[in-house]
Amino acid sequence: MFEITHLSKHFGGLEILKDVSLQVSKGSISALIGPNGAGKTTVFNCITGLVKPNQGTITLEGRELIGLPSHQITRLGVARTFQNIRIFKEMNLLENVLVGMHSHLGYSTHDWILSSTSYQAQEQLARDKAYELLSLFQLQHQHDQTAQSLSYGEQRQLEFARALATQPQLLLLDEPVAGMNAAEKTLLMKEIELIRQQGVTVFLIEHDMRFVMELCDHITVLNFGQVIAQGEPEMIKNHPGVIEAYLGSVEEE
Ligand SMILES: Nc1ncnc2c1ncn2[C@@H]1O[C@H](COP(=O)(O)OP(=O)(O)OP(=O)(O)O)[C@@H](O)[C@H]1O
Repeated sequence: MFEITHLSKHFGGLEILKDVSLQVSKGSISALIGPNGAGKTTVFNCITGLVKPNQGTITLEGRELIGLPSHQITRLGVARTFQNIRIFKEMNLLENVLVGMHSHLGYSTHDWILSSTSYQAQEQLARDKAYELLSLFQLQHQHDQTAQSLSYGEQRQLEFARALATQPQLLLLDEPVAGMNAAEKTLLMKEIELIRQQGVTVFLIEHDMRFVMELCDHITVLNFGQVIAQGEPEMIKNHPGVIEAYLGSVEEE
């Protein structure tokens, strides 16, 4: 359903991605892993239109995404979260999720100005849906608190709720467990499973290997901008090239 072929990206003279090809099956939880600086976030930035690749194709259900502006890629069904949480800290939780929903509301500016029945009905539906999304992450009771009052783990969950508000087919999570404690990680694993059960395909970048191996169906490994292995967790765990890439990066550090 989601496919990248022959993706390349140069920054100046540096070749950051070299002929990257990968597939993410519909309904799967897949991971993109690799040592620091391997190019993982650059892949996500290419998918979401933040970075324009030099070569290659990126298709969702056969539709080419390269060249489209980010908001259109969101409308086509791709949502993401970032390594550094991006939420509106001064806004309350419900408002944060409603922002994510904005691109799908079906009322016109005319409706909005006149505060028409159509506008009011859509707004009520959106609020109900936002509340439902907060409930998925057990945040519904704090819906009227500002986002900055949440713990770090909860802020991440709010970011997930907002990403889901755009009704994605494909949800990209960039290091979702960064900064989470063990209990929060376990909870997040269950929540990602729930997200998948709602029909959303999940593609995540993560350094926490235990989390990746336990949760994911399929893993692609990048090293120095190239795919060095792809397959099921058990195969990846024992892949000599992957072991070497990780041991190499540990030795360097
Ligand atoms: N806009 C840019 N201009 C120049 N170089 C960049 C740019 N964005 C990323 N890079 C370089 O590309 C390489 C890959 O970066 P990227 O963030 O994609 O790696 P990563 O695998 O996500 O790393 P990490 O796991 O540490 O987050 C790095 O060497 C980085 O410095």
